[in-house]
Amino acid sequence: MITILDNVLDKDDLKLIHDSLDRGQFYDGAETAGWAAKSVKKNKQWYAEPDLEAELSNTVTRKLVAHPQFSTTTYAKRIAPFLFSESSCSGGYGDHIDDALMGAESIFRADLSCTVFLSDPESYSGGELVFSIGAETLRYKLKAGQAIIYPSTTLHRVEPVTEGVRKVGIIWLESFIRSAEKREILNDLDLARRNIMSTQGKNAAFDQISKSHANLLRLWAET
Ligand SMILES: O=C(O)CCC(=O)C(=O)O
Ligand SMILES: [Fe+2]
Repeated sequence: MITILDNVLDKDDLKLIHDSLDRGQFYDGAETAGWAAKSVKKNKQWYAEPDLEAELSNTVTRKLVAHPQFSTTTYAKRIAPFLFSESSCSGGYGDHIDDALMGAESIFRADLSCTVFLSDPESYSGGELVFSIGAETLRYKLKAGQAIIYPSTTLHRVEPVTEGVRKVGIIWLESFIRSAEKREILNDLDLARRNIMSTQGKNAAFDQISKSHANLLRLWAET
């Protein structure tokens, strides 16, 4: 399941983030790629003073986690720090699969990947995030401040940016629910009970679906 989150960041957040990014520098991104992805990673990665890196990562993480759809989409257990990257001058990131295990000191399983778009889509050409799912190809070029969450199991790429500059923030996370199918079932049940609550109020159907949702979560969560 691919989910788009609207309005993760507002205009003021974006201004603050771009100002912070200007206080660091973007370097060759191949360094942060696994051995196979290195050959196709043609973007640049942001580095700054450790305090600034941590502050910016925390700011964007707080915004993302506060989004009403985030927790019910991800069931996040562990969230990696944000990486910020820039693609320009025909840079992008060719077809690849994100690593299954990530982290240096504390290793976690990457179940979900998330890109937060930071640049106005009109300001650059190319740069679509493309997923190959069986015979289907899905292409996304989102507004600044929107985020997309996708299973890390998906083959994906970022098309070369032929004009302008594309900046994004990226995180990976481990979910309490490893299986994408199970996450989708939980997400559907949660949406259904919220729908009942807003249209009919708290009735017997709401209670039954809430019970199923909570008890499936209890059965499936890997703590
Ligand atoms: O820039 C993006 O939207 C995704 C980048 C990506 O796939 C990665 O860093 O693994
Ligand atoms: Fe990726």
